[in-house]
Amino acid sequence: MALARETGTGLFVLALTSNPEGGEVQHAVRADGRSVGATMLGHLAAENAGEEPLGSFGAVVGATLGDLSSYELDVGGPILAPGIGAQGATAADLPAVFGGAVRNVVPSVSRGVLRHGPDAVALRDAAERFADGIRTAVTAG
Ligand SMILES: O=C(O)c1cc(=O)[nH]c(=O)n1[C@@H]1O[C@H](COP(=O)(O)O)[C@@H](O)[C@H]1O
Repeated sequence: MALARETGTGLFVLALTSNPEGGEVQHAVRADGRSVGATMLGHLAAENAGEEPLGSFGAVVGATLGDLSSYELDVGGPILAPGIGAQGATAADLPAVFGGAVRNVVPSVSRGVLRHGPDAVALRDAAERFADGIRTAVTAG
């Protein structure tokens, strides 16, 4: 983090990953009663404090995770959200998973697009469909 600050860059920290096995570590409760994932999110919020509109320290939080309302997801930085497409999450899941923090979500889709290749037009169309679906989901309501 010090290097990122010195060089004017940023980083993403794995907080609540999209893979089902991640919960074993990330939902583990520390001696202070907070989970590992919540602790990571708390550190990121502290690092981003005072930065407008967003700080440069982001969290990775899976779009597959369902109800995350017990977590404070608004860390004042971007939230990289893998899990849409091949892992089963959809664009429509984003508002329910991320709540008010959905405005800071950067959804990622890899295989969901790539499986339409190698035809370049089909790849582009698939990417546009995902982008449209995500735009609609995060701007609705
Ligand atoms: O690379 C990651 O940080 C990552 C974190 C996470 O929680 N879940 C996750 O799927 N990833 C990566 O994100 C990409 C997701 O790919 P798709 O599932 O094909 O969209 C893969 O490269 C994964 O390794």
